[in-house]
Amino acid sequence: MAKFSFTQDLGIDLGTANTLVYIKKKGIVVREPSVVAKNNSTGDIEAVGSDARNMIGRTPGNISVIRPMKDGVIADYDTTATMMKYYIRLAQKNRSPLAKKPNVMVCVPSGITMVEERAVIDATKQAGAKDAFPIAEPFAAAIGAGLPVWEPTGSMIVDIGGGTTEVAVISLGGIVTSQSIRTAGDDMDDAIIQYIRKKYSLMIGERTAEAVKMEIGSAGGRLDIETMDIRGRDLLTGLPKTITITAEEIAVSLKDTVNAIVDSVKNTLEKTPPELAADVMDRGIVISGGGALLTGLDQVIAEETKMPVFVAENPLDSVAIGTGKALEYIEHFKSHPHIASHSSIN
Ligand SMILES: Nc1ncnc2c1ncn2[C@@H]1O[C@H](COP(=O)(O)OP(=O)(O)OP(=O)(O)O)[C@@H](O)[C@H]1O
Repeated sequence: MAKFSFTQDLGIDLGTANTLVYIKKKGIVVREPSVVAKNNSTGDIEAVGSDARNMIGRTPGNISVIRPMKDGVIADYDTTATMMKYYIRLAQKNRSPLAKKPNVMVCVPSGITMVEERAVIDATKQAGAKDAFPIAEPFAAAIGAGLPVWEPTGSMIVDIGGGTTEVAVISLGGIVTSQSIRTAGDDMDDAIIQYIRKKYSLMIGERTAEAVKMEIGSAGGRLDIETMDIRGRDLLTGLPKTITITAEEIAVSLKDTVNAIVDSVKNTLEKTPPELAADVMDRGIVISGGGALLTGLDQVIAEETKMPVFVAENPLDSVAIGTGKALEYIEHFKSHPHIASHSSIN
Protein backbone atom coordinates (compact mmCIF):
# COMPACT_ATOMS: atom_id res chain seq x y z
CA MET A 1 0.00 0.00 0.00
CA ALA A 2 1.23 3.50 -0.88
CA LYS A 3 2.42 5.54 2.04
CA PHE A 4 1.59 9.22 2.41
CA SER A 5 3.66 11.45 4.57
CA PHE A 6 2.20 14.43 6.48
CA THR A 7 4.99 15.64 8.73
CA GLN A 8 2.93 18.23 10.59
CA ASP A 9 -0.04 15.95 11.07
CA LEU A 10 -1.04 14.58 14.44
CA GLY A 11 -2.42 11.42 15.94
CA ILE A 12 -4.59 11.94 19.02
CA ASP A 13 -5.72 9.38 21.56
CA LEU A 14 -8.71 11.23 22.96
CA GLY A 15 -9.31 9.01 25.97
CA THR A 16 -11.71 9.02 28.89
CA ALA A 17 -8.78 9.09 31.32
CA ASN A 18 -5.85 10.43 29.27
CA THR A 19 -5.26 12.39 26.08
CA LEU A 20 -2.04 11.72 24.15
CA VAL A 21 -0.74 13.50 21.06
CA TYR A 22 1.68 11.85 18.66
CA ILE A 23 3.74 13.64 16.00
CA LYS A 24 5.43 11.66 13.28
CA LYS A 25 9.20 11.24 13.79
CA LYS A 26 8.90 12.74 17.29
CA GLY A 27 6.55 10.22 18.90
CA ILE A 28 4.31 11.09 21.83
CA VAL A 29 4.72 14.78 22.70
CA VAL A 30 1.71 15.30 24.99
CA ARG A 31 0.50 12.87 27.64
CA GLU A 32 -2.02 14.48 29.98
CA PRO A 33 -5.16 13.52 31.91
CA SER A 34 -8.45 14.39 30.13
CA VAL A 35 -9.42 16.86 32.84
CA VAL A 36 -10.32 20.57 32.79
CA ALA A 37 -10.94 22.93 35.73
CA LYS A 38 -13.45 25.72 35.06
CA ASN A 39 -14.46 28.79 37.00
CA ASN A 40 -18.25 28.58 37.44
CA SER A 41 -18.75 32.34 37.81
CA THR A 42 -16.68 33.54 34.85
CA GLY A 43 -16.63 30.39 32.69
CA ASP A 44 -12.83 30.80 32.41
CA ILE A 45 -10.58 27.75 32.19
CA GLU A 46 -8.52 27.59 35.39
CA ALA A 47 -6.35 24.58 34.53
CA VAL A 48 -6.03 21.75 31.99
CA GLY A 49 -4.47 18.30 32.36
CA SER A 50 -2.47 17.25 35.42
CA ASP A 51 -2.90 20.65 37.11
CA ALA A 52 -6.68 20.21 36.81
CA ARG A 53 -6.48 16.57 37.91
CA ASN A 54 -4.69 17.58 41.10
CA MET A 55 -7.74 19.68 41.95
CA ILE A 56 -10.20 16.72 41.85
CA GLY A 57 -12.08 16.58 45.16
CA ARG A 58 -10.24 19.67 46.42
CA THR A 59 -12.02 22.62 44.78
CA PRO A 60 -13.83 25.56 46.32
CA GLY A 61 -17.46 26.08 45.26
CA ASN A 62 -16.68 28.39 42.36
CA ILE A 63 -14.45 25.89 40.52
CA SER A 64 -15.62 22.68 38.84
CA VAL A 65 -13.26 19.98 37.72
CA ILE A 66 -14.66 18.35 34.60
CA ARG A 67 -13.78 15.12 32.85
CA PRO A 68 -15.31 15.99 29.47
CA MET A 69 -15.05 12.43 28.10
CA LYS A 70 -17.20 9.67 29.52
CA ASP A 71 -17.32 6.03 28.43
CA GLY A 72 -14.99 6.83 25.53
CA VAL A 73 -17.27 9.47 24.02
CA ILE A 74 -17.73 13.21 24.39
CA ALA A 75 -19.90 14.11 27.39
CA ASP A 76 -19.17 17.87 27.31
CA TYR A 77 -18.59 19.08 23.76
CA ASP A 78 -17.24 22.61 24.32
CA THR A 79 -14.89 21.56 27.11
CA THR A 80 -13.54 18.68 24.98
CA ALA A 81 -12.86 21.04 22.07
CA THR A 82 -11.14 23.54 24.41
CA MET A 83 -9.01 20.77 25.93
CA MET A 84 -8.02 19.42 22.51
CA LYS A 85 -7.15 22.91 21.28
CA TYR A 86 -4.87 23.35 24.29
CA TYR A 87 -3.14 20.01 23.66
CA ILE A 88 -2.78 20.59 19.90
CA ARG A 89 -1.12 23.95 20.64
CA LEU A 90 1.11 22.32 23.25
CA ALA A 91 2.14 19.63 20.75
CA GLN A 92 2.95 22.23 18.13
CA LYS A 93 4.56 24.84 20.34
CA ASN A 94 7.60 25.19 18.10
CA ARG A 95 5.60 25.22 14.91
CA SER A 96 6.23 27.94 12.32
CA PRO A 97 3.43 30.53 12.26
CA LEU A 98 3.26 29.92 8.49
CA ALA A 99 2.60 26.18 8.93
CA LYS A 100 -0.73 24.89 7.68
CA LYS A 101 -3.37 23.43 9.97
CA PRO A 102 -2.70 19.73 10.70
CA ASN A 103 -4.71 16.74 9.62
CA VAL A 104 -5.60 14.80 12.74
CA MET A 105 -6.17 11.07 13.11
CA VAL A 106 -8.29 10.67 16.23
CA CYS A 107 -9.41 7.45 17.87
CA VAL A 108 -13.06 6.61 18.59
CA PRO A 109 -14.57 3.57 20.34
CA SER A 110 -15.52 0.86 17.85
CA GLY A 111 -19.13 0.81 19.06
CA ILE A 112 -19.65 4.56 18.60
CA THR A 113 -22.85 5.92 17.02
CA MET A 114 -22.72 8.16 13.95
CA VAL A 115 -23.78 11.13 16.09
CA GLU A 116 -21.04 10.47 18.66
CA GLU A 117 -18.45 10.09 15.88
CA ARG A 118 -19.61 13.32 14.24
CA ALA A 119 -19.14 15.11 17.57
CA VAL A 120 -15.51 13.89 17.77
CA ILE A 121 -14.80 15.01 14.18
CA ASP A 122 -16.40 18.43 14.75
CA ALA A 123 -14.64 18.96 18.10
CA THR A 124 -11.28 18.05 16.52
CA LYS A 125 -11.87 20.58 13.72
CA GLN A 126 -13.02 23.19 16.22
CA ALA A 127 -9.78 22.54 18.11
CA GLY A 128 -7.74 23.54 15.04
CA ALA A 129 -7.53 20.50 12.73
CA LYS A 130 -7.75 20.99 8.96
CA ASP A 131 -9.46 17.64 8.70
CA ALA A 132 -10.17 14.88 11.22
CA PHE A 133 -10.05 11.16 10.49
CA PRO A 134 -11.65 8.83 13.02
CA ILE A 135 -9.94 5.50 13.62
CA ALA A 136 -11.50 2.69 15.63
CA GLU A 137 -9.69 2.47 18.96
CA PRO A 138 -8.88 -1.28 18.86
CA PHE A 139 -7.52 -0.87 15.34
CA ALA A 140 -5.21 1.91 16.52
CA ALA A 141 -4.24 -0.11 19.60
CA ALA A 142 -3.35 -3.10 17.41
CA ILE A 143 -1.14 -0.96 15.14
CA GLY A 144 0.48 0.63 18.19
CA ALA A 145 1.12 -2.77 19.75
CA GLY A 146 2.91 -3.87 16.58
CA LEU A 147 0.31 -6.43 15.41
CA PRO A 148 0.34 -7.35 11.69
CA VAL A 149 -3.03 -5.68 10.96
CA TRP A 150 -2.55 -5.50 7.17
CA GLU A 151 -1.72 -9.20 6.76
CA PRO A 152 -4.16 -12.06 6.07
CA THR A 153 -3.92 -13.36 9.62
CA GLY A 154 -6.14 -12.92 12.65
CA SER A 155 -4.82 -10.56 15.36
CA MET A 156 -6.78 -10.12 18.55
CA ILE A 157 -6.46 -6.98 20.63
CA VAL A 158 -8.16 -6.12 23.92
CA ASP A 159 -7.79 -2.43 24.85
CA ILE A 160 -8.88 -1.66 28.40
CA GLY A 161 -9.01 2.08 28.94
CA GLY A 162 -10.69 4.29 31.53
CA GLY A 163 -14.20 4.24 30.07
CA THR A 164 -14.31 1.45 27.49
CA THR A 165 -12.96 -2.00 26.83
CA GLU A 166 -12.54 -2.66 23.13
CA VAL A 167 -12.08 -6.19 21.85
CA ALA A 168 -11.41 -6.84 18.18
CA VAL A 169 -10.13 -9.42 15.75
CA ILE A 170 -8.39 -7.75 12.82
CA SER A 171 -7.26 -9.12 9.47
CA LEU A 172 -6.30 -7.53 6.14
CA GLY A 173 -6.63 -3.97 7.40
CA GLY A 174 -10.16 -4.36 8.73
CA ILE A 175 -12.04 -5.30 11.87
CA VAL A 176 -13.66 -8.70 11.39
CA THR A 177 -15.42 -9.02 14.76
CA SER A 178 -15.44 -6.68 17.69
CA GLN A 179 -17.21 -5.76 20.87
CA SER A 180 -17.07 -2.52 22.81
CA ILE A 181 -18.29 -2.40 26.39
CA ARG A 182 -18.53 0.68 28.53
CA THR A 183 -16.78 -1.01 31.42
CA ALA A 184 -13.09 -0.46 32.16
CA GLY A 185 -10.73 1.24 34.62
CA ASP A 186 -13.24 3.86 35.86
CA ASP A 187 -15.68 1.10 36.84
CA MET A 188 -12.91 -0.62 38.79
CA ASP A 189 -12.36 2.61 40.76
CA ASP A 190 -16.12 2.88 41.36
CA ALA A 191 -16.29 -0.73 42.52
CA ILE A 192 -13.55 -0.04 45.08
CA ILE A 193 -15.38 3.09 46.33
CA GLN A 194 -18.64 1.13 46.73
CA TYR A 195 -16.94 -1.80 48.47
CA ILE A 196 -15.16 0.42 51.02
CA ARG A 197 -18.33 2.41 51.65
CA LYS A 198 -20.45 -0.68 52.20
CA LYS A 199 -18.00 -2.67 54.27
CA TYR A 200 -16.32 0.08 56.30
CA SER A 201 -18.82 2.98 56.04
CA LEU A 202 -15.90 4.98 54.73
CA MET A 203 -16.22 7.44 51.86
CA ILE A 204 -13.08 7.65 49.72
CA GLY A 205 -12.38 9.82 46.67
CA GLU A 206 -11.85 8.58 43.13
CA ARG A 207 -8.14 9.40 43.19
CA THR A 208 -7.67 7.31 46.33
CA ALA A 209 -9.61 4.44 44.74
CA GLU A 210 -7.42 4.58 41.64
CA ALA A 211 -4.27 4.58 43.79
CA VAL A 212 -5.55 1.50 45.66
CA LYS A 213 -6.26 -0.26 42.34
CA MET A 214 -2.78 0.47 41.02
CA GLU A 215 -0.97 -0.41 44.22
CA ILE A 216 -2.69 -3.54 45.51
CA GLY A 217 -5.48 -4.23 42.99
CA SER A 218 -5.52 -7.47 41.02
CA ALA A 219 -7.74 -9.59 38.83
CA GLY A 220 -7.49 -12.72 40.89
CA GLY A 221 -5.94 -12.17 44.27
CA ARG A 222 -2.23 -11.68 44.78
CA LEU A 223 0.09 -14.28 46.17
CA ASP A 224 1.94 -11.70 48.20
CA ILE A 225 -0.37 -10.69 51.03
CA GLU A 226 -0.30 -6.94 50.72
CA THR A 227 -2.20 -4.36 52.65
CA MET A 228 -2.65 -0.64 52.27
CA ASP A 229 -3.73 2.13 54.61
CA ILE A 230 -6.37 4.38 53.13
CA ARG A 231 -7.94 7.55 54.38
CA GLY A 232 -11.45 8.77 53.90
CA ARG A 233 -14.42 10.20 55.74
CA ASP A 234 -16.27 8.02 58.23
CA LEU A 235 -19.93 8.10 57.19
CA LEU A 236 -21.09 7.48 60.78
CA THR A 237 -19.07 10.14 62.59
CA GLY A 238 -18.36 12.45 59.64
CA LEU A 239 -14.70 12.55 60.69
CA PRO A 240 -11.56 11.56 58.78
CA LYS A 241 -10.50 7.96 59.40
CA THR A 242 -7.75 5.58 58.28
CA ILE A 243 -8.37 1.87 57.65
CA THR A 244 -6.15 -0.98 56.47
CA ILE A 245 -7.42 -3.02 53.55
CA THR A 246 -6.01 -6.19 51.99
CA ALA A 247 -5.26 -7.03 48.37
CA GLU A 248 -7.66 -9.95 48.71
CA GLU A 249 -10.57 -7.62 49.48
CA ILE A 250 -9.78 -5.38 46.53
CA ALA A 251 -9.63 -8.43 44.23
CA VAL A 252 -13.14 -9.35 45.44
CA SER A 253 -14.42 -5.83 44.76
CA LEU A 254 -13.00 -5.92 41.19
CA LYS A 255 -14.47 -9.33 40.33
CA ASP A 256 -17.57 -8.10 38.45
CA THR A 257 -15.61 -5.69 36.27
CA VAL A 258 -12.96 -8.30 35.52
CA ASN A 259 -15.69 -10.83 34.63
CA ALA A 260 -17.34 -8.35 32.26
CA ILE A 261 -14.02 -7.84 30.46
CA VAL A 262 -13.37 -11.61 30.25
CA ASP A 263 -16.93 -12.19 28.94
CA SER A 264 -16.47 -9.64 26.17
CA VAL A 265 -13.26 -11.41 25.08
CA LYS A 266 -15.09 -14.76 25.06
CA ASN A 267 -18.09 -13.32 23.16
CA THR A 268 -15.82 -11.89 20.49
CA LEU A 269 -13.95 -15.19 20.14
CA GLU A 270 -17.26 -17.02 19.72
CA LYS A 271 -18.15 -14.76 16.79
CA THR A 272 -14.73 -15.08 15.14
CA PRO A 273 -14.54 -17.17 11.93
CA PRO A 274 -12.64 -20.46 12.54
CA GLU A 275 -9.52 -19.69 10.44
CA LEU A 276 -8.99 -16.43 12.27
CA ALA A 277 -9.71 -18.01 15.66
CA ALA A 278 -6.99 -20.57 14.84
CA ASP A 279 -4.57 -17.69 14.10
CA VAL A 280 -5.41 -16.11 17.45
CA MET A 281 -4.83 -19.44 19.16
CA ASP A 282 -1.35 -19.62 17.58
CA ARG A 283 -0.33 -16.02 18.09
CA GLY A 284 -2.18 -15.22 21.29
CA ILE A 285 -4.21 -12.24 22.49
CA VAL A 286 -2.55 -8.87 23.10
CA ILE A 287 -3.95 -6.61 25.83
CA SER A 288 -3.31 -2.86 25.91
CA GLY A 289 -4.61 0.31 27.58
CA GLY A 290 -3.97 1.27 31.20
CA GLY A 291 -6.31 -1.48 32.42
CA ALA A 292 -3.91 -4.08 30.98
CA LEU A 293 -1.59 -3.11 33.86
CA LEU A 294 -4.00 -4.51 36.46
CA THR A 295 -1.99 -7.27 38.15
CA GLY A 296 -3.05 -10.73 37.00
CA LEU A 297 -5.55 -9.64 34.34
CA ASP A 298 -3.47 -11.28 31.60
CA GLN A 299 -3.42 -14.57 33.55
CA VAL A 300 -7.17 -14.54 34.17
CA ILE A 301 -7.92 -13.93 30.47
CA ALA A 302 -5.43 -16.68 29.53
CA GLU A 303 -7.05 -19.16 31.95
CA GLU A 304 -10.58 -18.35 30.83
CA THR A 305 -9.90 -18.46 27.07
CA LYS A 306 -7.16 -21.13 27.11
CA MET A 307 -5.09 -18.85 24.85
CA PRO A 308 -1.72 -17.20 25.41
CA VAL A 309 -2.09 -13.55 26.47
CA PHE A 310 0.58 -10.86 26.18
CA VAL A 311 0.61 -7.33 27.57
CA ALA A 312 1.59 -4.74 24.91
CA GLU A 313 5.04 -3.23 25.43
CA ASN A 314 3.75 0.23 26.42
CA PRO A 315 0.06 -0.42 27.10
CA LEU A 316 -0.80 3.21 27.94
CA ASP A 317 0.76 4.41 24.66
CA SER A 318 -0.50 1.80 22.16
CA VAL A 319 -3.54 3.76 20.92
CA ALA A 320 -1.61 7.03 20.53
CA ILE A 321 1.25 5.33 18.68
CA GLY A 322 -1.32 3.57 16.48
CA THR A 323 -3.16 6.81 15.59
CA GLY A 324 0.20 8.39 14.67
CA LYS A 325 1.37 5.45 12.58
CA ALA A 326 -2.03 5.25 10.89
CA LEU A 327 -1.38 8.73 9.42
CA GLU A 328 0.95 6.96 6.98
CA TYR A 329 -2.06 5.09 5.63
CA ILE A 330 -4.44 8.03 5.60
CA GLU A 331 -5.78 7.10 2.14
CA HIS A 332 -6.96 3.76 3.56
CA PHE A 333 -8.93 5.57 6.24
CA LYS A 334 -10.44 7.99 3.72
CA SER A 335 -11.77 5.05 1.70
CA HIS A 336 -12.84 3.04 4.80
CA PRO A 337 -14.38 5.72 7.00
CA HIS A 338 -16.20 3.14 9.09
CA ILE A 339 -13.55 0.66 10.01
CA ALA A 340 -15.81 -0.19 12.94
CA SER A 341 -18.81 -1.26 10.88
CA HIS A 342 -18.95 -4.84 12.23
CA SER A 343 -18.89 -3.83 15.84
CA SER A 344 -21.47 -4.16 18.55
CA ILE A 345 -21.90 -2.20 21.72
CA ASN A 346 -23.24 -3.10 25.13
N1 LIG B 1 -0.94 0.06 37.04
C1 LIG B 1 -2.24 0.11 36.76
N2 LIG B 1 -3.07 -0.84 37.24
C2 LIG B 1 -4.39 -0.80 36.97
N3 LIG B 1 -4.98 0.16 36.22
C3 LIG B 1 -4.20 1.13 35.73
C4 LIG B 1 -2.79 1.16 35.95
N4 LIG B 1 -2.28 2.27 35.33
C5 LIG B 1 -3.31 2.89 34.73
N5 LIG B 1 -4.46 2.23 34.97
C6 LIG B 1 -5.83 2.59 34.57
O1 LIG B 1 -5.90 2.71 33.17
C7 LIG B 1 -6.97 3.60 32.82
C8 LIG B 1 -6.48 4.59 31.79
O2 LIG B 1 -6.05 3.90 30.68
P1 LIG B 1 -5.92 4.61 29.25
O3 LIG B 1 -5.12 5.85 29.36
O4 LIG B 1 -5.50 3.56 28.29
O5 LIG B 1 -7.47 4.99 29.03
P2 LIG B 1 -8.12 6.04 28.03
O6 LIG B 1 -7.55 5.82 26.66
O7 LIG B 1 -8.00 7.39 28.57
O8 LIG B 1 -9.65 5.57 28.12
P3 LIG B 1 -10.66 5.06 26.98
O9 LIG B 1 -9.85 4.20 26.06
O10 LIG B 1 -11.71 4.30 27.73
O11 LIG B 1 -11.21 6.29 26.36
C9 LIG B 1 -7.39 4.31 34.11
O12 LIG B 1 -8.60 3.74 34.57
C10 LIG B 1 -6.23 3.99 35.05
O13 LIG B 1 -6.65 3.96 36.39
